[in-house]
Order: sequence, then C-alpha cells, then structure tokens
Amino acid sequence: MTGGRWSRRSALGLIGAAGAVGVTGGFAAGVARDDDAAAPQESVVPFHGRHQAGITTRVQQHLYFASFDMTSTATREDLKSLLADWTDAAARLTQGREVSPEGATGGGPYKPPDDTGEALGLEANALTLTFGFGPTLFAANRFGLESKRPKELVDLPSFAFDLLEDRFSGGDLCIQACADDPQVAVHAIRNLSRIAFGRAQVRWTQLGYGRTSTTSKSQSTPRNLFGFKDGTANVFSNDDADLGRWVWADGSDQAWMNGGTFLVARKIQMLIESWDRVRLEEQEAIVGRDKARGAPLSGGSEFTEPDFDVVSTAARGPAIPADSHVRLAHPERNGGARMLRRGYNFVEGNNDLGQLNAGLFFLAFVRSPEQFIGVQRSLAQDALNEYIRHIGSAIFAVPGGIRTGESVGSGLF
Ligand SMILES: C=CC1=C(C)c2cc3[nH]c(cc4nc(cc5[nH]c(cc1n2)c(C)c5CCC(=O)O)C(CCC(=O)O)=C4C)c(C)c3C=C
Ligand SMILES: [Fe+2]
Repeated sequence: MTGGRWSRRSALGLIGAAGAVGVTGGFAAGVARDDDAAAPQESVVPFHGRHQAGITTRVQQHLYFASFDMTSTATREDLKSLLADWTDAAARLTQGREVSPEGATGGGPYKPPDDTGEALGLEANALTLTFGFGPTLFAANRFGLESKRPKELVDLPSFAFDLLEDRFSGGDLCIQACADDPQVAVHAIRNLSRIAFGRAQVRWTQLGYGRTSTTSKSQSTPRNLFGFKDGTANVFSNDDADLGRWVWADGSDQAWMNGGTFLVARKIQMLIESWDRVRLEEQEAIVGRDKARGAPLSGGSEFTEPDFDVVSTAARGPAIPADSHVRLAHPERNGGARMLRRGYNFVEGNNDLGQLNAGLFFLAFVRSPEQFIGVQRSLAQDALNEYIRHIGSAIFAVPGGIRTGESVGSGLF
C-alpha cells in the first residue's frame, strides 16, 4: 500500500477486499467500494520541497493548529524518533492517505486501528502540515540542542495591551494543519497527537475557520470578524524578491534554517459587540480603509497604495488618521518591514454575559521576529486596541523544506 495512487478513498475499496480474504465481518461490512484511481488530484499539495508547505501555499479555508510540549521523561532519541514518525505520517496524510498502511481498518480486529478513521472517503483537501520548534526545545539540559538554537528564537517581548494567558501560549513544537475541509485538518492533528503519545503532549490547540488572508491576488481577499477585507497588502507567493527579503531564512545563522522562516502566532480576542456599535465612518477611520471595497481612505481601489499625505477636509486632518491600523502597520512606518500573514477567524461560543468569544488567530511568517516586534510596537498607538485583546502568543522556528527520505528537523541532530 505504498504506491502513490493509494488514498483514503481507494482504501475503502481495500476494506471490501480484506473482507473477502477472511477478515471478520463487522468492521469491514457495509462500506461501499470506491476506487479513486481517476479522482482529481489537484487537491494534493506536495509535502516535499525547498520550503515547507502551508506558508506560500494558497490559503485553505480551515485551520487546526496544535502546540505540543515534550513529556518530562522524553529523551533526545524520543524527539528524533517523534520527528521521523511525524514526517512519515505527514507525507501520507497530505496525499489524502491514511496515517499508516494498516490504516483505520486494515490491522485486524484485535488491536486499536492505527488511523482514527474520520477522514475515510475524504480527499486530501489541500491539506498542508507545517512543523515548527519553540524556544524551549533548545533549553539547556533538555535535548542537547543549545548550540542549534537560532539566536533570534527567544520569547517575544511584552507589548502594551498584552493580556496573555499561559493556556494559549508557548510550546516546544507546533504543527499547523490547513485544509479546505475542517475534518481533514482535525483528523491530521488528532492522528499526529496519537503518534506522539508518551513522547509529546498537546499544550494548546486552535481551530480556525475562514481564512483572513490570501497569498495570491488570484484569491479573493476575505473578511475578518470586524467585516473588513483582511490580507490586501500581504506578501504574495509569486513575489520571490519579497519572499527572499521578508520570509525565507538563508541559514547563515543555523544551517538547518536554510529555506525556513519564523512563525509568530497571536490569539487575539475581538470585542465584537463593542465594535458593532461603532459608526461606520469611525470603523473606517480606525482601520484606515473603506469597508465596502477595502480601498485606502486616501482614495483609489483595494490594491491602490495608501497615500498618507492626502488631507481630508471632512476629517480636518489626514485622510488616513494618524492612529489608524493601516497607517501604523504600513512598511513606511516600520523601516520597510513586511510579513506574510496567514491568520484565521475563530468563534468559541459565548461568555457569561452572552458576548461572543471570537477573534483572529493571527499567524505571520517572517525571516526575522524583529519584523513582527517592530510592527507590534508601532501598534501601541493603534485605535483598534480599544476593540481587541491579545490573549495568546507563541513563536516557532520553522525549518526549511523536507527532502524525500529526510525527516523534518533532521538538521538538528
Ligand atoms: C503586528 C502585526 C499585526 C497584528 C497583530 C494585526 C492585527 C489585526 N489586523 C486587523 C485587521 C487588518 N489589518 C490590516 C493590515 C495589516 N495588518 C498588519 C499587521 C498586523 N495586524 C499589517 C502588516 C497590515 C498591512 C499594512 C499595509 O502594508 O498596508 C487590514 C487592512 C487590509 C490588509 O492590508 O490586510 C485590516 C482590515 C485586525 C482586525 C487585527 C486584530 C484582531
Ligand atoms: Fe492588521
């Protein structure tokens, strides 16, 4: 079952065959034969390559993000074997295959199945799995990786308005699963967590629906929960110069980071009910763009560069206010710094007052964490701060792409 054409869909056909060679009834019965030899494969994103998938990849609709800690008894060998096992599993899952050759139903009735089964019959749905390493993985007296820590991989500093909670922050390792079907992303993290059993455990997870960014102008710009187009001025996948300047590390600090990047994750609560009571004109002044088209308040259309010198007689000041989000986050204000944003909306029920627990799970890929730190410091003056709270924070070093036959992070050992 190692041939490239086997997928979860063709595995359903195999279940029927297994029944025919004497595997006992119940677990094989009633599953329709469904051969996917001719199924469209454009939903498969290659797992191997110069960079990890899930960064410049077209942004999928759903996210399941998991942060892990190594268990207190885990050894360097445990870490190495975990990364090797995760790599094998991820290479299969991203092709729409089950987590192992035996999968959900091929291992016989007398042991728990390798694969949890909830993605049987589903295509790959553009699943990408992106791995990262947190600062704590490189701490002294843990896995002998002190000398392998990228010097910029340290906890982010505190920022004005931070209300961070440990339960949404930090982690030794992370996996970002993105897919066009939430079940596929959840299945991947669930099965990778099972593989980690005894070596690493989940510290926190984040489910995200509805991308809030785009990595290509051929994708429409989505909207965040404040109703504004988000991701207009992103670093795009077709701009190699910008990617080289602002996203990809060159390995000059740590060779294993060549082709890698840093991932900043921030869980940002959005005070939806307060925002919804703000006049449209003021909402637009806070963001610095118009709500309908996403055009800068200085004029033009969505992709027109903002002109911060334009004066508005109605506003009796700059058309794009001094404390607007776009003005403060713009490269002009931040030594040219840019970042590849890849965040998702989240909604997690309501609090005791009936208000939405909702917000933006902000994800940015940067060549240097300083790019994020500089912009976030500028945002101390942001008018948006009245309506948002940063409640979670993490940073991870994302190694370069994985070559066939290698494991993620093999350069660490
Ligand atoms: C430190 C980085 C950033 C955080 C945190 C952040 C939070 C945040 N942003 C929005 C909504 C929008 N952001 C927009 C643009 C934008 N935001 C950042 C950075 C952070 N945002 C940058 C670098 C930019 C691009 C600036 C530019 O080059 O013009 C926009 C406008 C549309 C767009 O370009 O994407 C919106 C809308 C929210 C709601 C939020 C926290 C919840
Ligand atoms: Fe923003």
